[in-house]
Amino acid sequence: MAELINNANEESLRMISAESQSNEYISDEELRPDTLETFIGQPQLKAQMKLFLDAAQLRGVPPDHILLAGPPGLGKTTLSMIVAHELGVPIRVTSGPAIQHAGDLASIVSSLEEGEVLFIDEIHRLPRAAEELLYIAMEDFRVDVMVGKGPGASSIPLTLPRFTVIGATTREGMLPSPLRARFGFTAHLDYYPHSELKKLILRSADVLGIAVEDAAAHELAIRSRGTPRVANRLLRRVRDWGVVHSLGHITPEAVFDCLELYQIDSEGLDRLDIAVLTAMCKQFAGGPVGLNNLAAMVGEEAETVETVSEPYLVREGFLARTPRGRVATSKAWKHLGLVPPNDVTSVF
Ligand SMILES: Nc1ncnc2c1ncn2[C@@H]1O[C@H](COP(=O)(O)OP(=O)(O)OP(=O)(O)O)[C@@H](O)[C@H]1O
Repeated sequence: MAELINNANEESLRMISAESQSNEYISDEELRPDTLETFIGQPQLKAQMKLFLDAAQLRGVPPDHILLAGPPGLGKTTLSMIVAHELGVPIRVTSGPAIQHAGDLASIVSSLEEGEVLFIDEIHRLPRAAEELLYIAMEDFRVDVMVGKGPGASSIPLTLPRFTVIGATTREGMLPSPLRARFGFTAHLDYYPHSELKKLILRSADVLGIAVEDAAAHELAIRSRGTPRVANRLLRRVRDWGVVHSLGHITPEAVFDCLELYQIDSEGLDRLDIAVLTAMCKQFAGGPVGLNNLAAMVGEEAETVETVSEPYLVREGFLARTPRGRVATSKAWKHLGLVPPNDVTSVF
């Protein structure tokens, strides 16, 4: 019997160490699902997207432009790749910050093929002149190419093939309304429930060749901040833990120990979240406090606090946004092991 168990242990040990070594170079790209069917969660959005793509295919035309809005890491890039894959067309990828001049965008759109998907990540960060060029390109499938310089310069209209822009943004409110109006379909990605993150973790574990206990996948899911990218990152870290500790498979205990080392707590809050809550409660007596003051206190960019930390803290009820600024809730005080002032308990 003992021999049998030993053999079984050796077998599973080989499975995690050898397979994880052979799969060492599986990148995040390879973890992306490439069809709507294998894209986990977001059922409403998937149903809308399916209808939208099926209709375009039945009509035999490229679909309208698509805007994907939502916090980082929820699958906007993945979805845009899926759209191109489902349509069987190539995809060109760029981003708002990568385009410095309108000319950069002009040369991209003028080299697109009929039906091609142009994915523009962080579209809210396009320079103004590029935005204006994009309105025309999206609506009239035309760019005006400037020839010559100074008073003798003239513009020659260049007709473009029909293509589909997919814009992704974490800050939909920053998009000028004329640009927003050019998108025929806007999809909002939501944080994922634990049950879906668990499925995602088990799927990624399969691709990476890691044996993960069901209960361990659940523990990882509840610490993943509702975000697939975080779930995949935590999975890779517990894989390291498994390899270093020669584990045959990932157990809940391995998840607890590994994530404690990485300072990720039982609610999935990381170092930055805890720094934000601590600053709010200790330095600002619970608030209200403005974003810039808060960011300066934790030594981060205001945008990072606003787009990475804050949405999750608000959603989980640790922080509230009021017209006077951010306020720590009684849940935040309790989570830090502090006693909330009376007025916080009564309001939140
Ligand atoms: N619904 C999903 N099912 C399975 N895997 C997913 C899903 N959504 C995202 N992922 C995985 O999570 C990772 C992050 O997703 P992605 O890069 O698409 O996010 P994003 O919203 O574009 O983020 P950002 O705004 O930061 O660019 C990807 O590696 C992908 O494998």
